[in-house]
Amino acid sequence: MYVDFSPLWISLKTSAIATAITFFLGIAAARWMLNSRYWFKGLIDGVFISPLVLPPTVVGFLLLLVFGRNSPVGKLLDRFSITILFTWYAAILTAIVVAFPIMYRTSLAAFEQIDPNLLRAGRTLGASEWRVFWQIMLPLSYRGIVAATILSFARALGEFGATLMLAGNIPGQTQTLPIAIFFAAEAGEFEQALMWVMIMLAISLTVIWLANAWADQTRHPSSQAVTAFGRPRQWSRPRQWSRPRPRDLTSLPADAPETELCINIYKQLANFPLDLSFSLQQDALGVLGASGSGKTMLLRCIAGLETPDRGVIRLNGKTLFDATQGINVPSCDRKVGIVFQNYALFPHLTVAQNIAFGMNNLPKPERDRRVHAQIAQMQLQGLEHRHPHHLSGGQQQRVAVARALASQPEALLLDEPFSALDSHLRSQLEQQMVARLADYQGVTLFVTHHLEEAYRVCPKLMVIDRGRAIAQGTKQAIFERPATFTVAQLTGCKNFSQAVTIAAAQTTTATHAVRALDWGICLHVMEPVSDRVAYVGIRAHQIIITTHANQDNTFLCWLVATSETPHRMTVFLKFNAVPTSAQDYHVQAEVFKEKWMMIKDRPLPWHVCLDPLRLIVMEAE
Ligand SMILES: Nc1ncnc2c1ncn2[C@@H]1O[C@H](COP(=O)(O)OP(=O)(O)OP(=O)(O)O)[C@@H](O)[C@H]1O
Repeated sequence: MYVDFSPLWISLKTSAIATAITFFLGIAAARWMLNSRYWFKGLIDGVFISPLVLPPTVVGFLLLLVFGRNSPVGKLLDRFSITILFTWYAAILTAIVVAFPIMYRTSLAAFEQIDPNLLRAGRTLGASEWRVFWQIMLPLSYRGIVAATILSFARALGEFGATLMLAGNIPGQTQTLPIAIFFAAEAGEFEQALMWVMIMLAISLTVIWLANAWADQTRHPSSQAVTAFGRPRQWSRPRQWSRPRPRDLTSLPADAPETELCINIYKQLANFPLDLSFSLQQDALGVLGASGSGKTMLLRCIAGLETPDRGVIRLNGKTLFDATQGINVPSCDRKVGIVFQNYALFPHLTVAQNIAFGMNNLPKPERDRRVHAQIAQMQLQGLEHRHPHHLSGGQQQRVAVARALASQPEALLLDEPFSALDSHLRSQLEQQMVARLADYQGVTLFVTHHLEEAYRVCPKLMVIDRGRAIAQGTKQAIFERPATFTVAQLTGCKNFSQAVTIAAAQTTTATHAVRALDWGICLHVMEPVSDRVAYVGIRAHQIIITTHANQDNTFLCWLVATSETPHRMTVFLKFNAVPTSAQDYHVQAEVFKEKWMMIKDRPLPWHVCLDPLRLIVMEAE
């Protein structure tokens, strides 16, 4: 029996060409869509996806409308003597149209699975958008892209309805396998139809099997699972606009020296504005603040990963951002190194390649020299050829710091660099970090939740609350004399009472005394207090449990409850009265275990002293 195999060759040729074209179109569309912020983004997405959900006859009909002889496109093609309808080109065209949504959406899902911090890290390391795409996005999403290509090929191979409408059934020219099956079955040639069906099944299953085998072989611990249409979380936040601020955001202080980072920015965030104005020089500045107070956003604005609504950012005399002048230097040109909270090491690159990433512009010998220097300084010898997923958390952190410093940035931004480490490693790496920062010539911003860490690493501190700096100065000043309740709270003070000056309430002379309303006691304080006093507080470790009843600010107290940590005991105390429940306490004091062993069996009431030197008097915010 003579068998005409042309449907098979036509189908394979058509699908291969359509897949090749779709590959580039789909990836380009997905890349564009990923960063697109246009309001009509959803509409375009719908148009791109529509061939997947519309019946093939509708797609075919629409293509007929666009490419028909009387359509503008048809007439234009006619002028160049190009015919699409009922030719092999029509089969390719319909295959492209139906395969495109799969290529586009699966690639987009693969791109969206990439940790955005990896792309941000690439940008801050000087990589252009093209390099970020080529050297970070593609390698990290290639499994998804291969899956997309295979699915697109399978879709192109199986296309029937639209092809029939646009290309027709011309044996040897436009008759593809699905069309051959249909007409063979309709003509009662079941054997022939069955043969084509078997061939079709064999091709499809082989392609899928090969793809799976390849995927299994190349599986990488760090690679990302990609579902064809899965979309990861996206920002979708209501924006709350508040009235424009009167503060001058067009300039920096006139006396701002050249060698420093000067910031004067305003950016509306989800629930409050980030509104900061400060400058810093070589001394590391620790940025403290509650979760969600805007610390990371500040770093992102400096690094050029987010754009403030208004303001100015200047680094060493160079304007990085100026809203009024329309200057917004891209991240890759800012010379700002950033260590992300999750380190954002490139999972497909080795330690040495990660460190070298930001030095692409240097000759290879110089690059290698700097990589070796960083590896030696961060004690990473022997790990050069390992990938990040074969490193411990501490090693990853050191690679991240080495990578950020290797390109010699003018500013180094550290976003909670120790938060993922255990306490032992934390203190080891902290020492190392302090040593590295001492050598570093640029400005450093160190964001952390950890009060003691901030105190040890940074000579100066800034406390942020809901986007505003509520305290700034030397660490001693901020910890010892916090001016407001929020600063005291954010710097770890746990005992507060509302307070009024006794001078204002009773006499005209006692300006060194306050009444602690919640504690029901009067206290002497060291510094004169103003009428604006709102709270008095004391840190838990500074409360003294004593046997000397005659000291200043000493009161009777009852033990309410205890809470134990490995080296200390927290004791909850009530002044001047027997507690009625476990929650009925005024202050919590921390004592070392040795002291606790000495006092725990003493009969109640005890005496507690709130040293006037240690009392924190806070004004209304
Ligand atoms: N791209 C964004 N657009 C608008 N608001 C954002 C954006 N990113 C974060 N936010 C909001 O800005 C606020 C500050 O977030 P940010 O990540 O800077 O906090 P943070 O102080 O670093 O917190 P954490 O210590 O938990 O990391 C949060 O309320 C957050 O919801």
